[in-house]
Amino acid sequence: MISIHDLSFQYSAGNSIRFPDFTVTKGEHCLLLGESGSGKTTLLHLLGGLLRNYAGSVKVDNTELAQLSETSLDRFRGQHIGFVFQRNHLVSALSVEKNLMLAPYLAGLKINTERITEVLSGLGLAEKRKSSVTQLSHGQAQRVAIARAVLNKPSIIFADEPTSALDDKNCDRVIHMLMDVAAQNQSTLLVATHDQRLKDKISKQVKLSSS
Ligand SMILES: Nc1ncnc2c1ncn2[C@@H]1O[C@H](COP(=O)(O)OP(=O)(O)OP(=O)(O)O)[C@@H](O)[C@H]1O
Repeated sequence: MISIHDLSFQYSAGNSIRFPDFTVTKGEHCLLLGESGSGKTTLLHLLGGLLRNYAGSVKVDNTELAQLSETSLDRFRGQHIGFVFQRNHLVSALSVEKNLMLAPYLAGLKINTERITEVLSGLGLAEKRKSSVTQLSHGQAQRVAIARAVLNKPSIIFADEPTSALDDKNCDRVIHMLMDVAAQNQSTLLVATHDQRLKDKISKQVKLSSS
């Protein structure tokens, strides 16, 4: 469950960004809409604890993030949250499999190779397991990023513009994969986008306004 109340954030250089109050309940899927510059990425980074020093309240699974120490926050993020970033942030020196192993490693969890097999097969990537991530197409790389985000069965998945660089067919595949893997693990899913193609895919929507 995600809940924000009276939230605002100011980069050291820049105006304060204010966010509307909203709640996303456990297992719910939600689109975070808004024009470029409205603060979608900023909000996901606040919700994931990647940005701190906010004013107001950000609660994830009933924990006020500001109350966690840096170390507890890192662990909390690794164990509860899966991120699919705007650029996929795969480590180009590593294979697909090793990129996936980073998820449990960074969260301090045991590496479970059967879980890696399960997730790769579910996303149609079994044959790419040993490939270098530099040899993947855009759509495949985005699926590897999804695989890495869901590997630890996080209670929450944040996806930042997961489809905007994809063609219509891959856009459709990627959003349905995200929704399917979220549903399998009863994960809450929050997708930030200005991709109009997603508007009819998820009915719950929160709109950020540009200031
Ligand atoms: N590191 C930063 N330092 C200062 N200002 C920033 C920084 N990152 C973002 N901003 C500003 O904060 C505002 C919100 O940016 P943000 O990236 O969250 O928007 P967005 O809705 O995700 O945009 P886009 O859809 O283009 O990715 C913008 O005015 C941006 O210029």
